[in-house]
Amino acid sequence: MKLKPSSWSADFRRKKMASGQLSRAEALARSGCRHACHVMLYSSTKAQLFGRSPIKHIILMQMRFDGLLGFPGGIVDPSKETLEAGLTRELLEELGVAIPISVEDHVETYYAPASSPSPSQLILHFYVKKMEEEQIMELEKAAASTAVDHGEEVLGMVRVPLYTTKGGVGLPAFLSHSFIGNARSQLVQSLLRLNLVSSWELHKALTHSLRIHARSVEDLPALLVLTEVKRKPSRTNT
Ligand SMILES: O=c1[nH]cnc2c1ncn2[C@@H]1O[C@H](COP(=O)(O)OP(=O)(O)O)[C@@H](O)[C@H]1O
Repeated sequence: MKLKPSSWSADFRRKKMASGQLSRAEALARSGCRHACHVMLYSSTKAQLFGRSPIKHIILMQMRFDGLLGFPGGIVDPSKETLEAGLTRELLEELGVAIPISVEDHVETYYAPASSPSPSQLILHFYVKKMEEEQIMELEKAAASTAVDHGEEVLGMVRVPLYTTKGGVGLPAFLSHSFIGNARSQLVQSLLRLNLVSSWELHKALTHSLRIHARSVEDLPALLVLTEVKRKPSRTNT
């Protein structure tokens, strides 16, 4: 059945609502919500891994204080500043450089997944900004030297490996780590949207990352037992 434009847009809005997605304007009109803005900064590169495999793109993420991977950014209060001004301020704190972010860099807005710890409804705004490779390298230096959050809220910037090695690691292993909120889905959707990795390669990487994830937690029960033993008072002392 062919939908009329009006019912098509109603259908589109319904689907967006179901996926937790909403427009930037709709989000700003919601009262009683908190807002968080994060950005994927990336550049192309001619660098090669081990001098032979093209790295193609540099994408920056960060190891957060809570041990989870996420994008730079943070909470913004739209009653005090625009979302983009707030994001630029957060970037200064986390990266040591005020990278101007504009409305044109905005990609998507969603309700935070239900699992996110949040006292009130949290709305996540996601941005993507392409930079020059030299600028990315300057950022990495500043993030480890002048950024006020370094070593506290941010433990370090990381680059996302976009290749899969012959041994099946690289992107699959990266995707098997733990991410904050919907950061993994923001990453995967950006790779697809910007065509940085083909959907076929991504599908393979995600399939493999599931296996890596299962294997990477196999030693946890044994480690738990090890610490249980250490906690018990030694029999020879009693
Ligand atoms: O990269 C991300 N993508 C999506 N959501 C994120 C990301 N990083 C953090 N969040 C969500 O946004 C909330 C606030 O973010 P963040 O911890 O960066 O802000 P803050 O430093 O201002 O406290 C987090 O509790 C988390 O739910």
